[in-house]
Amino acid sequence: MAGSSAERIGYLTRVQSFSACHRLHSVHLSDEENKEVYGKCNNPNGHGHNYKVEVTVRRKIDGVTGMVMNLTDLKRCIEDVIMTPLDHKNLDKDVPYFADVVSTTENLAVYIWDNMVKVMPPNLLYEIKIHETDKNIITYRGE
Ligand SMILES: Nc1nc2c(c(=O)[nH]1)N=C([C@H](O)[C@H](O)COP(=O)(O)OP(=O)(O)OP(=O)(O)O)CN2
Ligand SMILES: [Zn+2]
Repeated sequence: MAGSSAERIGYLTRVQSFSACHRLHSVHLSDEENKEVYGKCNNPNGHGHNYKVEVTVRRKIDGVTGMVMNLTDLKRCIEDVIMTPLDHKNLDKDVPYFADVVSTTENLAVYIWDNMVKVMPPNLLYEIKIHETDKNIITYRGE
């Protein structure tokens, strides 16, 4: 029936904060090139961020449960994909993925997306948005 909840698409977002440190350094660049490209963010001592991640799922609002996705399940996915591997970690040293992938916020969004789709039903994840600082925000939709 037109206008019934079965035909309505909802976007459900859960926000999660975590803290981590990193250094911007590409294995594909020389030390000089790294300094030039990444500037202060290439400092070997690294630096930290209080990241804020918005995980958005998109689906028909279920006519029976009234949900896009049960938040209990979404929270579990976020715990497994974001908090356990990333919170209070050195991204470059503690997360194997970033051993040879530079830990920009863009690549962090890709990392989260790729791992989130593994623990969610197909075609449910819509967007990963990361606030690296109040002013630096990246959005990734799996494209
Ligand atoms: N395209 C990207 N550029 C940069 C990234 C990134 O992930 N993607 N990251 C950094 C640094 O890691 C760092 O996060 C930038 O910090 P900073 O410039 O200090 O942050 P702000 O812009 O919020 O601070 P301002 O003082 O206002 O400059 C660099 N580039
Ligand atoms: Zn940084």
